[in-house]
Amino acid sequence: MSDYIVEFNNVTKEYVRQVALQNISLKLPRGKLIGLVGPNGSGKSTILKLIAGLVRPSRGSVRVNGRQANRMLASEISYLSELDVLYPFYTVAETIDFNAGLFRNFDMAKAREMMSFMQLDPGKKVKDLSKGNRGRLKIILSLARQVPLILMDEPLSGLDPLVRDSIIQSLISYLDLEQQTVIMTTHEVTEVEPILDTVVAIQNGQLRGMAEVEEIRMTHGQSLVEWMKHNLA
Ligand SMILES: Nc1ncnc2c1ncn2[C@@H]1O[C@H](COP(=O)(O)OP(=O)(O)OP(=O)(O)O)[C@@H](O)[C@H]1O
Repeated sequence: MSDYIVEFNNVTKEYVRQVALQNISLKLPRGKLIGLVGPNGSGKSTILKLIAGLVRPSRGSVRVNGRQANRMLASEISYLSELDVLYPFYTVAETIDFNAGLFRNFDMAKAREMMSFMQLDPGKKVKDLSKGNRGRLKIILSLARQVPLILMDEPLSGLDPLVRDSIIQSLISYLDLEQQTVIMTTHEVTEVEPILDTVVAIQNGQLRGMAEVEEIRMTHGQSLVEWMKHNLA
């Protein structure tokens, strides 16, 4: 088994009128919490979609767990989209049951535990949940899957500090980094800094840097924001 869960080899992704990624080569280690950072439109979501097999590279190759990325790997990948994809008329419990039916590797006990940890009312309909509680529910659905790779596109965006904190706490409590790797895009760099192992900086579709957060702190005496300013000049 390769030490790397994800390998990009000279990947370029062009949409119809837009080059989203230019010649990216990248190896992401297993068992880490990895942050993808960079300005709006830099290509972070496109990286996650390539890994999930939702879009294909225009050139180059993307490998996940040693195999070429494609939608067939969906059973090994949990993908939390930026979009609101919950069904409004289901209750919280029905939403969880529905997902348990969709995915063989869904851990119902873990989902229930997280639901009480996050104080979500199982009987409440999705349409009546606050934005924060919808964010929490999405996190439960994402983390309750027993899969080696969890992708999260902006899990904290637009949520208030309390919700962001409860999501970060649930990542610490419920992630199994012996078995799982998380790759998340985020703009909330200062908030995720304490839990990230590795950070990858992207700008204008190009790789601008990759480092261990511990090393940024210990060797360079920098915060993640300072490191970003240095790399995304
Ligand atoms: N389906 C698409 N068709 C055309 N262009 C697209 C498509 N998806 C993304 N793009 C373009 O590709 C570039 C990279 O977009 P991407 O969503 O990957 O960036 P991002 O770093 O995730 O941005 P943000 O932080 O704003 O979410 C942007 O210029 C965007 O407009």
